Amino acid sequence: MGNRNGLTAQGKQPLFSFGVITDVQYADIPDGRSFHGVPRYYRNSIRILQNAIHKWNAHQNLSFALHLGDIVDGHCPKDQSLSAVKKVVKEFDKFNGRVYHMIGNHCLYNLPRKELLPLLSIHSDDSYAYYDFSPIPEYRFVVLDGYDISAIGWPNDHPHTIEALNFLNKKNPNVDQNSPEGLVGLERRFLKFNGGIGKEQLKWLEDTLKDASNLNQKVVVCCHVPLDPGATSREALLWNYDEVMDVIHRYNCVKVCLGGHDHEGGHSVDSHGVHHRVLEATLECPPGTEAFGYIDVFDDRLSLIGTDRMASTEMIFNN
Ligand SMILES: Nc1ccn([C@@H]2O[C@H](COP(=O)(O)OP(=O)(O)OC[C@H](O)CO)[C@@H](O)[C@H]2O)c(=O)n1
Repeated sequence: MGNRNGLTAQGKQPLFSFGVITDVQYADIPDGRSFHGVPRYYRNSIRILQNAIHKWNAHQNLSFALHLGDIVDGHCPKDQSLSAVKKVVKEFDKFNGRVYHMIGNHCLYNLPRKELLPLLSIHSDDSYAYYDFSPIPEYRFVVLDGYDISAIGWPNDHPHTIEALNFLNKKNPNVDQNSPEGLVGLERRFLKFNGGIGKEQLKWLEDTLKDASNLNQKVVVCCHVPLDPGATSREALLWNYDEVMDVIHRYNCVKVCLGGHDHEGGHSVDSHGVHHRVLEATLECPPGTEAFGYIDVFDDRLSLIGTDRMASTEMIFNN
C-alpha cells in the first residue's frame, strides 16, 4: 500500500490519509447466509480485519481508521456478545493510530448502548453516538448516529424507542417490520433494521456544519446507514435521509458522505455534487478475498484506494 515517497499517481502529496473498513460483523459461528441467501463468513471477517490492520500499519502514514459499523453479527450467541466485541476491538487496537467507530443495527442486537459505546470509545453521557473530529484544521469529520430514533438498542420505555415504534407502525403494516413486502419505491426503507436521526441530532448537525463553514473546513459525513438512494438499495436507506440531506445541502462544506450497511457497496454523486460512497462489507468476502482500503485526502478530492472487493473510487469535488 502507498508508494515510496508518499506521492500519488498524480504526483501530489495527500494532506492526510486514513484507513476504512466496514461491517466486520464477526461471530464465532459457522458460515451462514443473509435473509436473502447471500453467504456470510462470520469467522473469516476477523482475519480480513487483521490483514487490513497489517497493511494499514505497513503504510506508515495513516492518521486514523474508520469502521463504519456492525462490529459483531446479530447471530452471535448472546452470552458471547461482550467477548466478541472485545475481541474485535482488541484487533483494532493493534492499529498504530486512533480508530473511530459508529454503531450499526447488528451492534445493537448484541449489546445495549450503555455497554456498547464505552467499548467503542464513543464517550457520551446520554448514550448518543454522534460526534465530530478534525484531523487537520482544514477538514472535519461528522459521525452520525443512524439509530438515534430506533426500535433497537434503547431501553423499551425510552422516548426514542417509543417514537421509532410509532413511526414504524405508521409506515410499515407488516407483522415482521424487517420485511419491506408491499412497500413501494423509497418507502421500502421503513424497516426495523434501519433507523433515523432525531431532532436534537439534526440541530447538532446544522450547528456543526455552520461552524465548519465559518472555519472554511471541508466536511466528510459518516453514518452506518446510507444517505442517498443512488448509492444503496432502498431497503438500506436512513428513514429520514431526505431531512438530513436538506440540512447538508444548505451548506457547501460537505463534500463526501461515507456509509456501510448495504453490503454490496455503491457510489453516487447527488444533485448538489456531494459524493456518497457506501463501502463493501467485510462479512460477505469469501475466504481468499477481502474488502478494506484507505483514503487519500486532498484539497479538491478524496481518493479511495480499495483492496480486492472494495472498489477504488475517485471523489472529485465540484467546487
Ligand atoms: N426481508 C427481511 C430482511 C431481513 N430480515 C431480518 O432482519 C435482520 C437484519 O437483516 P440483515 O440482512 O442481517 O441486516 P444487515 O444490517 O446485515 O444488512 C442490511 C441489508 O443489507 C440492507 O439491505 C436479520 O435478523 C434478518 O434476518 C427479515 O426478517 N426480513
